This record gives sequence, C-alpha cells and structure tokens, in this order.
Amino acid sequence: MILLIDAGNSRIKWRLQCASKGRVEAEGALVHDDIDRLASLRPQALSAARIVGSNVAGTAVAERIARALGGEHIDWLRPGQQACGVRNLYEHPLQLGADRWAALIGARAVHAYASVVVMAGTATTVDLLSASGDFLGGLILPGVELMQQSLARGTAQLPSASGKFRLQPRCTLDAIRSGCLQAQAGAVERMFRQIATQPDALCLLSGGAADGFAELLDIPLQRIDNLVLHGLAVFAASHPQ
Ligand SMILES: Nc1ncnc2c1ncn2[C@@H]1O[C@H](COP(=O)(O)OP(=O)(O)O)[C@@H](O)[C@H]1O
Ligand SMILES: CC(C)(COP(=O)(O)O)[C@@H](O)C(=O)NCCC(=O)O
Ligand SMILES: [K+]
Repeated sequence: MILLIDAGNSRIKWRLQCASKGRVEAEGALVHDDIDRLASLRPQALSAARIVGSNVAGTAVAERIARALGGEHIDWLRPGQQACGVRNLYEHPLQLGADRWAALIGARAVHAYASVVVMAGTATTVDLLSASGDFLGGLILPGVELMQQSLARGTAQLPSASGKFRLQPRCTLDAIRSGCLQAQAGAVERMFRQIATQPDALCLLSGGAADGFAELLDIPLQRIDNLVLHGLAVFAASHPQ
C-alpha cells in the first residue's frame, strides 16, 4: 500500500492505493483547517510501504501533515530536470510547482502525445507537454474562485456572490461568473492552439474547480480525477526508495 498526498493552496487531497496493482483503496480531500483529521489515516500511514506527496502550500502545512500522520517519513516530490519521460524546460526547474511537476508526469503516463495539462485549483495552471515529453512552458492564472474574489475585493460595486454562466450575461452576478469562466476556458483554448495540429493532441483537465468550465472547452478533452495523485503514484513506482 502507498499513501499519496497532494497539498494544494485550498485543500489536501489524499489517496491510499495498492502499490503493485494501482487499485485505489480510499481517497479524500480536506481543507487546511481540517488537516488534523489526517490523523485518522495513521494506521494506514504506519502500514503503508511509503508516503509520497507534493506540496505547494508551504512548509508549515507540510509539518502539520507530517504531525497528523504521526511523524511518518513523507517523500516530498521536488521538481527536477527530468523524470518518468518528462523533461522540464523551465529556466529554473526547481521553481516549478511540485504539483505541476507531478501532474505533468501523470499526464505523460496517461497520454504520450502533445497535450495541454490543466490543473484548475486555487490557481489554474495550463502547461504544454510535447509529444516527446518536453514540458515547454505554461501559464499560471488565478483560479475561478480567486478571480471572482479579486473583483469583489478590488472594486466598490461588485459583490462576491456568484452568478450563472451565460453567453450574453445581463446582470452583474452573471457577468462576473461568466467573465471568470470564459477567461479560464479562453486561456486553455489559446494554449491548445499551439499543439492543435499535432497527432492526438489532447487537453487533460483536472482539479477541484474544473467542473466550472469543462463544458465550455471546445477542444479534445479528457477529464482526470486528480492528476497530481496519479503522477505521484507513477513517480513512486519508478523511483523505489
Ligand atoms: N467542496 C469543495 N471544497 C473546496 N473547494 C472546492 C470544492 N468544490 C470545488 N471547489 C473548488 O476547487 C478549488 C480547489 O481545488 P483543488 O484542486 O483542491 O485546489 P488546490 O490544489 O489549489 O488546493 C477551490 O478553489 C474551489 O474553486
Ligand atoms: C501555481 C501554483 C500556485 C498552483 O497551486 P494550486 O492552485 O495547485 O494550489 C503552484 O504550483 C506553485 O506555487 N507553483 C510555483 C511556481 C511555478 O510553478 O512556477
Ligand atoms: K492548480
């Protein structure tokens, strides 16, 4: 058994899976305030052959997770120059978010053709992966919720309540919601244009906020339930302790 942990800026996602067969035994997600509840996983953490995680939420969160799991050692993924068939062309490879690195590794294992890897969470990242496995570069934009909140925070007249998606929004709430969703979908479709003519080009979409704009995307699309955890499992399988 292996315990996988994806610590993002909004939530901690975890998955317990059979290391050899890849069968998922249990999984869940917790907001940061509830990290201590990971303590209920202590027996599994103790009996797991390994705990592998990615963390972009800061060292304090990593420490709280380790404490909740009873001080068990956690292998935190660090982005490198290459792993599992993915080459990292970031100017400073270590600067790349560990979750993006894991997602790229997971994406490569799912689809070994040109792809756009989208993680819609607190932030939305839109990363280009070439057919040969090169991470060519990517976008970071505020996630849907953060975009909406920033309008409420930065203006006098815009509320934070959320409206509905409309192609031609005719009230403030719908205009805000639709604007933020169109911005996400537009960014993804524009990045996809760079690979659109390549064989089997695909957009892989994951993350807690993906539901909001998935149906707006007019490109070949595959939804994946937590690509980061999948990538962590792929990494762990090819990097034994
Ligand atoms: N039940 C939920 N709890 C928290 N966030 C949710 C929930 N359902 C959807 N979301 C959306 O998902 C986002 C968090 O997605 P997630 O992939 O966990 O992000 P991160 O990796 O940044 O922590 C939130 O910003 C919110 O827009
Ligand atoms: C871009 C991110 C904030 C996304 O975080 P998330 O929305 O998954 O919580 C995270 O991957 C990060 O902090 N990255 C480091 C900078 C970079 O990737 O260039
Ligand atoms: K993200």
